[in-house]
Amino acid sequence: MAMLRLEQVTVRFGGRAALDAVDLEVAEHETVCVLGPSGSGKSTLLRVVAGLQHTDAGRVRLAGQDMTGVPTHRRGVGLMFQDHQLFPQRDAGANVAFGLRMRGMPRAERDRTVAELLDLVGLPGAQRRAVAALSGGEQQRVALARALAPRPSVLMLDEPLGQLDRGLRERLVVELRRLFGSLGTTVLAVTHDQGEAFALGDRVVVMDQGRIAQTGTPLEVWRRPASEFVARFLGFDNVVEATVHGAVADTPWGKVPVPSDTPAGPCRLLVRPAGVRLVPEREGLGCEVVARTFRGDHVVLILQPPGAPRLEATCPLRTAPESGARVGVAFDADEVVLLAA
Ligand SMILES: Nc1ncnc2c1ncn2[C@@H]1O[C@H](COP(=O)(O)OP(=O)(O)OP(=O)(O)O)[C@@H](O)[C@H]1O
Repeated sequence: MAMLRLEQVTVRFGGRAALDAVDLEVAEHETVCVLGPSGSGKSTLLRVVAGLQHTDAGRVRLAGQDMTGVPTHRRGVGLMFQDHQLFPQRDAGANVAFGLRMRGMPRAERDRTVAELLDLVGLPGAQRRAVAALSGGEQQRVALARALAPRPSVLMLDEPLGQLDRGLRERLVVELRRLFGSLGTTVLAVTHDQGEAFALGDRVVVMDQGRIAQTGTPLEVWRRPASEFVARFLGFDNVVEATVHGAVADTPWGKVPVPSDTPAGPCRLLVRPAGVRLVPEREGLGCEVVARTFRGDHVVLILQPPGAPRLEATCPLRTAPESGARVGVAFDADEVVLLAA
């Protein structure tokens, strides 16, 4: 059964739809990450589920129950916002205990729960530490412990790791995944960072102007972006007009092999950079290397073919040609994706 279900949810501000007839299901124990550019409606979606935003149409169900008219504090959802909104004058323990005290949990049980939660988020014994004296990552963990304390049926995270530096974010994503897995928490998270969404989510939802542009596992979305919008949002720029005949497509880059089930006719094609293979100049499409960016274990090349759009390719550091070099390019059908109009 879906733990959370949105049915045709629409929210308008002025004339514009911030959410436009959105349908979405999150299964029990599932982590779904909503991804999209600024203004695509991600935060509005969370606010609707939390009961902080009025809807113009549609409904939200939690564990099958229609939430229309149910106030935030009776929905059983946990919220953790971007700026984590801790009480700065209280210690870590009092912050975590906040929701438990509101529910009238007896003191001894509260103390035990707070200790367990601080253990869980990797801050054992931090009850008496002043919030203001904690690092950004530690504050994030306290905020997470506080959101988990009332055992919400759905935990919602808005840019949970937004403010933190990259190394810490990567570590925390791994910890969060393990934590949600072991607790069996149902999670709806919002982020504009695709790396975070792909690392954290069992499923990702890509939003575009209040609508869901694609939903799938991280692998499905990464391997097969459904549209040019999703492809470009994920940073794939090798997109061209093409006409498919059988197993090849005519493109400004010449003939490009396509997967065997590709329907014939005009379309837009994406060639993922991994499918742009370097070969000796005479054996492929001749290109000049116009830029070369070091990315740790590989290099990203920007290639300029004569009279056609630039191509992005990746290659191992050891074999990467220099800027200005001339190379040939061949394409792999496995990395070619037909995009919806
Ligand atoms: N209270 C409001 N009044 C008017 N317009 C609003 C309000 N809240 C959001 N909007 C508009 O609705 C659209 C969606 O906003 P939302 O905050 O949901 O986007 P977002 O994807 O979360 O963006 P960001 O990544 O920048 O936080 C935007 O065009 C925004 O300007």
